Amino acid sequence: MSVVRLYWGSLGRQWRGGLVLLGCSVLESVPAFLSGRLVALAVDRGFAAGAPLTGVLWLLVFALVAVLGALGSRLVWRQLGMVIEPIRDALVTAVVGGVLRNGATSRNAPDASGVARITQHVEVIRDATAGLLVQARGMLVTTVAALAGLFTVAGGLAWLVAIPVLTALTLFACLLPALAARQRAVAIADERTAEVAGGVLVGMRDVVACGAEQTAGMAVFEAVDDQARAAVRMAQATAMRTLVIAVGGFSPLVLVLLNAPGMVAAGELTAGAALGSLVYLATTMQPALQGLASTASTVVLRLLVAVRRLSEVAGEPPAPGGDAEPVGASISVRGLTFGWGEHAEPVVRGLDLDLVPGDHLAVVGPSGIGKSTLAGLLTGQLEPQDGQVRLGGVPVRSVRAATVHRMVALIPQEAYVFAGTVRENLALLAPEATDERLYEAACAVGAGDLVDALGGLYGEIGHGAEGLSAGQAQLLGLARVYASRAEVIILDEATAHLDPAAEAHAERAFAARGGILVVIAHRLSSALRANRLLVMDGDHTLLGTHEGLIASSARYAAMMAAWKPARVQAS
Ligand SMILES: Nc1ncnc2c1ncn2[C@@H]1O[C@H](COP(=O)(O)OP(=O)(O)OP(=O)(O)O)[C@@H](O)[C@H]1O
Repeated sequence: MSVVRLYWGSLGRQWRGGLVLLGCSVLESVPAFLSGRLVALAVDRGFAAGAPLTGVLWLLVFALVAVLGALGSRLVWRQLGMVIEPIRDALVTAVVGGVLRNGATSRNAPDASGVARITQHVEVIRDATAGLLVQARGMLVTTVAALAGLFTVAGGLAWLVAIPVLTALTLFACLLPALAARQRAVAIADERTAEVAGGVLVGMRDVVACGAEQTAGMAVFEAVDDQARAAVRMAQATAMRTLVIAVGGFSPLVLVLLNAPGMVAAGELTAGAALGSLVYLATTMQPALQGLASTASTVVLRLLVAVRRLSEVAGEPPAPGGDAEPVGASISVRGLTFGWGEHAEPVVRGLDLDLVPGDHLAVVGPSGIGKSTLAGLLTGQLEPQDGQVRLGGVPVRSVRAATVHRMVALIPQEAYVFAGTVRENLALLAPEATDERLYEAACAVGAGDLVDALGGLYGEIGHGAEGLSAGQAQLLGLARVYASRAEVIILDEATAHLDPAAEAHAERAFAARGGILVVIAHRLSSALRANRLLVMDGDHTLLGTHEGLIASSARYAAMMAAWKPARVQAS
């Protein structure tokens, strides 16, 4: 969708209204055209000719003409709404409708902030177009009418005015691209600040729970600093623009003042014509040019920038994820390869793996070998360099993010517990769950006593999970996922802070819950409970069962042998 074409198209459809507007403009411009001439007549035929009454009469005509012009302005305003509102309606309908149809369907939820941004840009376009039709049109009509009037009153002086005015306008046009770029930078910086501040506000609970207040604050400060820098650069460009227009507006006045006395003395100009020229300059053209500098140009820039930003925002690609619908909760991995960086040694290399509901896979291997990386790949958070992960038969990264979140739960080592009731914490992934269901889930993973000790489901948890040990926080995290509808559960050392007995209890509970369970093992005992095993050891990734691998893999047998004495010692 081309917003520019859409804009010009809807503007073009208002041509009838535009013609009426032009008619009103002619009426509005009559005072500008006649002002100098009427003053010249008042002076030459009245005050300078010794007939002050005649002079006053001409000035009264001037007053009447001004009233006529005001009538024209009134008609312009009335006509304006009829031209502008249909353009706004057409833009909103086309752009927002397009975004909702094309973008939101592939997103987790309707992108309210995106629609809000778009309507905000449309409002700017509407206001700017209205501003242009009122101010730029008014300025143009006034300048042309005044110049034409000046040529009729004092043709000799008119060139002294026309040349600097046209030069200033040309210079101003040359400055416009730089001005537009800076105005655009301001718009982007504004949006960025709103986005960062909005994100922090919406995620305030998470920010506080994770103790990330300082990081979040820094992000907002940086955005505000960028915004301030963009505003300063814009102000510098605006000052330059004002200078150009001021020179273009004032130099004709100086030239006329310098030349008019000589021309009057030589009989080339009457005193009234000289005064009339000054009236054209001082009361019409110069204010019109100032208006161009202070408002009309800003309006043009705002319009250019808003149209461009609207094109960009409306054309933004949908958020990661797509529309694919998984069928069932199987996982199929083929030729999976991933390294942290283009030239880095792959952490996962050519992995093939199939998991179906009922599978309980333990992933073992030394620290830093790539187990968490594999979890990121299975959940679609990381994009493989080669190969594919399929969830329910479709590439996991093409599944709508909300669907992945519903189907797959990844529990990390650091449990996320926030200030609120125990219930709020447990129901995070299952807001519809009843109290009974949540309590059952807690009991199933071994967190029943903990919930009781915290005062039941409605007991309060303080900021930063105050008073909870790391193991207790992990138990609450486990209960939360147990209560959810997730069909694939990945425990990434999620029981590391539990004692071996509690860990065994939790793992067994998840294995009995159904679906796919992947345990990234903190202790090798997890391997003994799983029905399948993935041993990661750099180039040697092995898949099998405990018994099979003990027999076939010297490496796994050695790992087990090294672990068992340690276990015996510990016990
Ligand atoms: N975000 C990242 N950017 C760059 N390298 C990373 C990133 N995350 C992990 N790595 C690197 O990838 C390798 C595998 O890390 P990963 O966390 O997957 O290992 P792991 O087996 O889970 O380790 P552990 O058992 O200690 O948690 C490590 O060398 C690690 O430094």
